Amino acid sequence: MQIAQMIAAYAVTEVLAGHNLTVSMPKALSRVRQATPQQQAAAQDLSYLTLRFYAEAAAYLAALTPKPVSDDRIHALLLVALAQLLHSDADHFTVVNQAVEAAGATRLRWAKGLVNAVLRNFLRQRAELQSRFTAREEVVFNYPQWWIDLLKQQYSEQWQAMLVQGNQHPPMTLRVNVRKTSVQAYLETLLQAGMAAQALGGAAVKLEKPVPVHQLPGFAEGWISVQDAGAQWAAPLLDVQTGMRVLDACSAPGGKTCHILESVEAEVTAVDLEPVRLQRVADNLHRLSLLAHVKLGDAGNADWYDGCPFDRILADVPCSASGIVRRHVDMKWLRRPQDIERFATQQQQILSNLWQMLAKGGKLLYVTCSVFHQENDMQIQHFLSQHTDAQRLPVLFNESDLPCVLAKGGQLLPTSAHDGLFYALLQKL
Ligand SMILES: C[S@@+](CC[C@H](N)C(=O)[O-])C[C@H]1O[C@@H](n2cnc3c(N)ncnc32)[C@H](O)[C@@H]1O
Repeated sequence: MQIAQMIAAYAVTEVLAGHNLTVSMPKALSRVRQATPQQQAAAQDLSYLTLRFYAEAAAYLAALTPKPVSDDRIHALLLVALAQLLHSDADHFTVVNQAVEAAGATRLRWAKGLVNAVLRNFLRQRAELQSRFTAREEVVFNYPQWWIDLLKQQYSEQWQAMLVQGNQHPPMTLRVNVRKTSVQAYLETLLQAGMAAQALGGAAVKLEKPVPVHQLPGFAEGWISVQDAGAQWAAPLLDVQTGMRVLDACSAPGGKTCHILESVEAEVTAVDLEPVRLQRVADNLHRLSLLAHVKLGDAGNADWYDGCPFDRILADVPCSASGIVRRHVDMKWLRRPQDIERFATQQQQILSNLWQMLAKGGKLLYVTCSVFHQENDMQIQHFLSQHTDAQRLPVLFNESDLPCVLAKGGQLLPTSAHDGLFYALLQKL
């Protein structure tokens, strides 16, 4: 565990310096080559734990140190150990001893003593310190204050539940490829493999415990894909009919492209701006034995477009990811309030550009994994005010088919069964 703490401290240091965890985690893992797969997995868990409860760990650390810890790695190591002491069931003295050993490995002579003193003081003073933080929402909820304030303003009834949900472990949900097997048959396969799971409706199956994908029976053969149940609404809402020309404009890694093609025979073009991510679309299509045109392109301009209108367009636009923060715990600390406006501007450009490519009578489904109104309902209201040839159709979630928790106007709230997503369906008049 000492090795896991060290790796997690590297990753947390990188995130606190402004880098994504998706980039920082592999970098941190590569720095400690002797780590076993178990230690690597533990390091990943510790990094998530620390970033999930960062504000709380940071508040205790500030209270326990008269001046900021000068070395970034020791600072991060203390955050990791405090997060463990606060939110894991690991033995307290083992956590402290391992953190002291990890500090020793840095060869900073003062570090072992400091780590030992801070963590032992925490164990002694925890209750007294905790009473100082009860009025600090940032510490209680573990989000930046601007994020809490925005949710309070936009969801006066649900904001607390949404914040709490964002600090839970995300569910691992599969989409059964109904071209290759059925939900019932796959549930039986899982049962035989000793993996408890539950059908959520539609093609969605939620695992009781997450597992690495390569352990899932039939993954390589394309029987299933990993996809949140909320995201599995996109394909049915888009209402693709046999033979239609469909554009998935922000498609990588291809979850929704593949779901559409598993459901209906259609001519799908999958576009994305990122070459490396686009390769994942091609890989997923191959694994699932599906065919689509895969194109590198910017959904915000038309230089890749052949001029032939699409019957259906899926615009799963880049966004703040505020609805999936439990999967991307670093986002809480990396995002800034001004990012929301920046995303809204980018989304507006993508939406207006794609609208030119939609056939008359065609439908465009706008999707985000955000819960902030600026990227969602306000975005669509603005679009409708600028485009008189657009009408908004109701998004009909048939909850007896695939259950979901809805706020008004196409907003799915994050729950234990699905992520927070927004859907708006537009038709061209
Ligand atoms: C929310 S993800 C899409 C997820 C995907 N639809 C799925 O279900 O697997 C957003 C994607 O938009 C891509 N993207 C960002 N800006 C873009 C742009 N201007 N044009 C096209 N793709 C873009 C990103 O690379 C990213 O892959």
